[in-house]
Amino acid sequence: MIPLLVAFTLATMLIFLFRQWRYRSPYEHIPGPAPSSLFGYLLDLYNPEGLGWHFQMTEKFGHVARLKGGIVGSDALYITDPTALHSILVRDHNVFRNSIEFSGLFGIVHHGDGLASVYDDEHKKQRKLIDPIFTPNRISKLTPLFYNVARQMKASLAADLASAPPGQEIDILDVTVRTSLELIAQAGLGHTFNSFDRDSKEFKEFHWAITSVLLTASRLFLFLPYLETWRKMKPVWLRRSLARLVPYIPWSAPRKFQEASETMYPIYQTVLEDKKRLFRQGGMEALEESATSGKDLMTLLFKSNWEAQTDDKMPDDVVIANLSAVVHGAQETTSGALSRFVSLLASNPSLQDQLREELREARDVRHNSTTIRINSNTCACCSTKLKGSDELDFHELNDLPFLDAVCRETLRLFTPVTFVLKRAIEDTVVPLQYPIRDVKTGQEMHEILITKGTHVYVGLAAANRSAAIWGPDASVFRPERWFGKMGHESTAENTRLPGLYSNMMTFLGGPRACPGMRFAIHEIKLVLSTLLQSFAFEKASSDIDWKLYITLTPYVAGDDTGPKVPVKAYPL
Ligand code: HEM
Repeated sequence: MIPLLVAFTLATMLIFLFRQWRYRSPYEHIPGPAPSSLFGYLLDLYNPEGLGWHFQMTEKFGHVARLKGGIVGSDALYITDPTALHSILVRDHNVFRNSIEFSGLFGIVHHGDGLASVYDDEHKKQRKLIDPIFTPNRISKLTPLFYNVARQMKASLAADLASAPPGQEIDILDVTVRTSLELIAQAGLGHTFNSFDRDSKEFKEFHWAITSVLLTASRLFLFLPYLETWRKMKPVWLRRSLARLVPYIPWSAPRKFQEASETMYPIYQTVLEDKKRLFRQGGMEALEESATSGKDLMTLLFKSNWEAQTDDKMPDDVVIANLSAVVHGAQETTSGALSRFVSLLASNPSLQDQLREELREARDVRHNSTTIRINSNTCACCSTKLKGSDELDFHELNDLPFLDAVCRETLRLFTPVTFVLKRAIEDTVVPLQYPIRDVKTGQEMHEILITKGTHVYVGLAAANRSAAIWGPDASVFRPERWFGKMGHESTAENTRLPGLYSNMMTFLGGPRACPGMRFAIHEIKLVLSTLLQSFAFEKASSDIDWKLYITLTPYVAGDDTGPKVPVKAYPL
């Protein structure tokens, strides 16, 4: 048996090496970085310390770069060219599919075929049910639920500061993680993790699972291409039996990954079962009378699915996979972004003062206003309490130009998702806005042929920092670039990127763009306005290293014990 296995392994390796030896890259004429090892670009691209590698790509090699596959794989492309991105994400989006690496990974994490693991018509069908729950009108109606959580956050931080000596550093990431998880729990699922209770077992377990699952997955990146085959493996009993062996593997990453993805699943099942039970007992009316008045995203999705034509309805496992996708999409990205905002503010007291002044003026305008709107108890559109309250409603928050500019500039310069991966399923010619030079002939190329099977890395952070697109100060934090301007008016030559948010790539673009963009922006503005009105922030002694896992994750420089963002906070 053993000699047979050895022979089989050797034969597989020989076939693989032969294929690699015969491999001729279709991209030899395209400039790109030399890989740091024989294993090609993968170790550089997924290097947690390698954010600079992504940032320098466009400036050093242009808006299309060749990534050499080395001895283990084929060459790939790294693209930030606006016209090429339009083709990849919008015009030819059916050709440039989400890679099987990520569809396999998310299929396992979400326990089913939700948005993150399906393509073409199935993806379109699911988005048709999901997009309507994220309209501005729906998001505005979540404002009272958001404030409910923001008030808990404020009370919890005030209590922590009251029991600590003045000037004591606190971990603001812990605050933003609890806030964004509780926000998506209450406003998304109509559920609570009691996230501000330090002893909450549910918070601890869920938080451990959601933060560990992608972190450990990024350590398994060499195995990602096989996860799609694994999750579709038949017969199912064989896959289940093999899965039972994972806890015995002498490597913690796959064990942790499995444990984390299995910890979250029962929560989603319970949420869905609760909604179904309520519906059976009292129909839609019962759902509308629940704690969230039926405004949470899960209830809206339940309704949208209930009202859909039979062929369009999502089965329960797909609803659960999408709940999981929404919670995942919302949690790491937004909590990291919020902690980035606070650390930026902590280093820049005048920015805090300017934002506080803008908030104060907006409150004064409200208090001095004699309109009927202000004399009524709640806002007719978003139900925010108006009379006697300092909490700005959805519209008031959206009308603050400086807060808006800071929000855009931070999400441009510090893009939480650094890149996304697509795979070409057909040969496709892609036009370029910025021509590149053939490294052999020196000729200018205005288009490139992307061949079937090529991995295409869409550089979201690199496109957001390209000097050709944003001007020579592209890498400088300058909120003023947005003053009085919309989307492409703030780029160097009115260049249009196919991004969903303000002409940037932060939330991607095209049919697979982030559906939760409005939720995220409203959350960021509301949480920041709450924090700024109650606390002043000061820089802590340590510096932060933002590490590149699937989303950017902050660590104190030289301390790998876990993600943290220390700042000093003072009650106002
Ligand atoms: C600052 C916060 C956020 C950022 C930067 C962000 C960014 C992104 C990006 C870049 C993608 C595309 C990923 C890919 O195709 O590989 C995406 C997809 C997605 N996001 Fe977000 N997101 C944020 C917040 C949210 C929130 C708050 C939600 C939900 C409430 C959400 C839900 C989703 C979902 C469900 C998808 C998958 C869409 C699909 O495949 O059709 N995201 N997000």
